[in-house]
Amino acid sequence: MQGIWTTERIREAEDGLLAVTPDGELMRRAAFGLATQVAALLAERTAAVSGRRVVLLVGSGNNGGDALWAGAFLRRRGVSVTAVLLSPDKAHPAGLAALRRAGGRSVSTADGPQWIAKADVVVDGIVGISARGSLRPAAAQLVEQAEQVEAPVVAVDLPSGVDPDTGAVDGPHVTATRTVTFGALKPVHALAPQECGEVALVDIGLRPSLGEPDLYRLELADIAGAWPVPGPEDDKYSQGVVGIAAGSAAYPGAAVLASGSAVRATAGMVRYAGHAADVVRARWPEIVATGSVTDAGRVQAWVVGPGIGTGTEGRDVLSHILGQGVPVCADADATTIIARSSEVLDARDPGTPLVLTPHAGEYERLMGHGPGADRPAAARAAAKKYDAVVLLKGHCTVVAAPDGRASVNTPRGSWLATAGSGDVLTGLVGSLLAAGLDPWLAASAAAQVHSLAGALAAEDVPTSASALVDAIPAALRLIRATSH
Ligand SMILES: NC(=O)C1=CN([C@@H]2O[C@H](COP(=O)(O)OP(=O)(O)OC[C@H]3O[C@@H](n4cnc5c(N)ncnc54)[C@H](OP(=O)(O)O)[C@@H]3O)[C@@H](O)[C@H]2O)[C@@H](O)CC1
Ligand SMILES: Nc1ncnc2c1ncn2[C@@H]1O[C@H](COP(=O)(O)OP(=O)(O)O)[C@@H](O)[C@H]1O
Ligand SMILES: [K+]
Repeated sequence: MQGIWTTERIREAEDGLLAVTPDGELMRRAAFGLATQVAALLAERTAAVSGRRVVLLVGSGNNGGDALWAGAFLRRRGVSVTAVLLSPDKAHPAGLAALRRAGGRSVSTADGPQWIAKADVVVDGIVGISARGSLRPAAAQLVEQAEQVEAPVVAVDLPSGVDPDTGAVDGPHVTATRTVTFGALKPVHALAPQECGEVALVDIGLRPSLGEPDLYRLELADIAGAWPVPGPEDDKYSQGVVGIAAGSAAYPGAAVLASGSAVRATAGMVRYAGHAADVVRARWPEIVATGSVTDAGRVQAWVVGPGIGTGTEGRDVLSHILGQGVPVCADADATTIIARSSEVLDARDPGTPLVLTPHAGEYERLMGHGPGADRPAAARAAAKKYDAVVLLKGHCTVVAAPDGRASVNTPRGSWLATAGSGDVLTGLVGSLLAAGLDPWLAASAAAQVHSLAGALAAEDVPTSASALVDAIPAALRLIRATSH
């Protein structure tokens, strides 16, 4: 798993390391890594490094210092380097001196545009982990110009104007081609993928000082390691039987999608209970389908909610399922039922895992307010309140456990924004719960496979929930192949 640390934790670790490292050493390590990445981008985009033109946008702090030192390193490789100083009096003195010694020039913001117009790469050293709010006007104008001339932008540590701890954007900001960060990933890198572009991590020796991460991102190897596949001793029951209570006679689609997703996810058995039994059976002959949850047979986990309605019948189905003493993934209408009358959770056996999968609207129903800008904090608060794993849907899906663990799923595009895609996700979560995975890991892995299936189904054009179901095996195949 990749670890992600908040800026407060990064700062603490940096302070400890700075105290035992020669003056300026950490910044030079960071800047050398940055210069290497800028040179690589120049080579990729222009087929050369020497003779190319780089413009540094330099703010008042150490982020600007990184840019200036990197400029000095790039000069040694024959790059023409111009630093636009946003606060000339506060520009990092040692960095500025190093750049000048190496033959780089510094100019005022008024002269910035003429250099940006000819830049092969622009380096955003405006602000780093001490950033608050969006870009101030002088910086915003220069960034806008860089966008207009379509110069690739390399962000130093993080794209300026984007909140380092939440990835939130509420005004002018940098959209980078590549972000070069130092020491460790920060929340912005997982939560604002569009603004960060490709993220490169430069090791500056910080990791041993960091301790446990604040957030995690699953790597493909984690998913491959956790995903159940049949072994020599397995049979259809041993891999976990998942029950699906979804859909209705009028709206069988949710039932077909959630059940199909569970069929594709693992080799375990799938039972269906509800008014769409005939349609489900016709589409998925391997499913044992029945009309009611009361005669569904034994399962190791339940999925309940998509399309069951929010009336008395839906509520009865949910109560019955919560009383079965097996893990439950409560989705869609089940979330709304819980939000309206949380007493329904009294039927839940204490200690039985529950996964809730709200989108922003359902979250608001559950919590009385929307998720806000800090999505990991929002998911953690709901996880605590409901003593459940909460998978907060959105462009970046966040999964939080009641014990505080949280993972972020960085999306592969926005292809999942299509009707019924949530039903597919819930089927994936359910089959992993039935296989006995830790519920936080189950939800985190399901979110990643879901978005990978989305990207494979889409192949760069809009896709559908049915195509997502069909792409699950390809997603799993890719994950297993990549991890061998
Ligand atoms: N410490 C280390 O060991 C290492 C640190 N490293 C590097 O240092 C970076 C952190 O540097 P830092 O703490 O000096 O602050 P930084 O982010 O440059 O901000 C400076 C000032 O900008 C201003 N400002 C704030 N918001 C703004 C906005 N929206 N728009 C415009 N300006 C804004 C505000 O000052 P103000 O103008 O308000 O006086 C703020 O104080 C880190 O990200 C990494 O790159 C690496 O070298 C590795 C080793
Ligand atoms: N813009 C987006 N980018 C990435 N993923 C998205 C986006 N919009 C929605 N999703 C994902 O698509 C799924 C939609 O689920 P949901 O809102 O329950 O829809 P439905 O009820 O139609 O199935 C969630 O997994 C969500 O995270
Ligand atoms: K920056």
